[in-house]
Amino acid sequence: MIELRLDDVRVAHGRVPILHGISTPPLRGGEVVAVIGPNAAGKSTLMRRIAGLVGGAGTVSLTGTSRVAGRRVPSCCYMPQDGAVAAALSVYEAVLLALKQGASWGVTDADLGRVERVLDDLRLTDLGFRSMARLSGGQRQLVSLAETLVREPDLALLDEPTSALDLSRQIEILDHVRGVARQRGTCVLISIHDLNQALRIADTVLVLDGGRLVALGPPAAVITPALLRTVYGVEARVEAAGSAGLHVLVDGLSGLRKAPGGTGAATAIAAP
Ligand SMILES: Nc1ncnc2c1ncn2[C@@H]1O[C@H](COP(=O)(O)OP(=O)(O)OP(=O)(O)O)[C@@H](O)[C@H]1O
Repeated sequence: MIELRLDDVRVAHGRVPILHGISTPPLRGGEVVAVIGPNAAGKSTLMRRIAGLVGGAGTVSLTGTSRVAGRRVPSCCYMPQDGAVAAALSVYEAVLLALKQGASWGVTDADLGRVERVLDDLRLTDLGFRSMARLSGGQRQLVSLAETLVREPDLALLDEPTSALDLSRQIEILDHVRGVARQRGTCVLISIHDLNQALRIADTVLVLDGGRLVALGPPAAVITPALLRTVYGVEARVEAAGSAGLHVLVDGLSGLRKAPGGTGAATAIAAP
């Protein structure tokens, strides 16, 4: 089984500390971890640090046996919040290029099959020959997700992968991502602002505030009125909503919210 573990992970930009020592128990393959927190809390920075795109102190360890045949070391792939668009390519070419990144340039029938499968899974097949320059924002985001999933990473770091999608597409895509985690044993980290979607799909919720880990655990134990008040400055209830499970019902702002990116966590909730 794939396991991701963080030990005292820190990032600073210049002299400004952004992440203040994030440690976690093992986060396991087959599960979805929702990374939540206010704007500028450090969610993207944490994902970029795990992906090795920014440096810093502490240890990120990704261990275990990949289920992908022939892969000796577990692989990691980061889907950025705002991916660059290769405007000259078609959707099909962009996804194929992502698959061949770092690999030999020979294209096999198996490669083409993988591209076709991921386009089909994300209902993008009809856009295959459309130029990347002629996509809507939501379509671009779906292609960016396809570019990540086609590589079949053991650890998928998805930075707000559904922020540009309509409600039904959000549900469809998040359910698909959870299915990928379950079927392939992928460890999935998703940063997400929609707390109701986090309650719906996550196995574990990791909360950042001011670059600090302030809570980590099952969604129902973490997303509570106390957390919403202290971390987001919002008065809300968390109630059962039929078969949909728990739901956040917002009453209003508490008036206690600090400025985005302000130093220090605004909460006394203890990290586990
Ligand atoms: N390259 C950089 N140089 C300096 N500061 C940076 C850099 N990248 C990010 N930061 C700062 O790090 C902090 C955390 O940013 P980050 O993008 O990780 O937040 P986030 O939680 O993903 O926010 P959002 O929800 O708004 O996307 C912010 O204060 C941001 O200004």
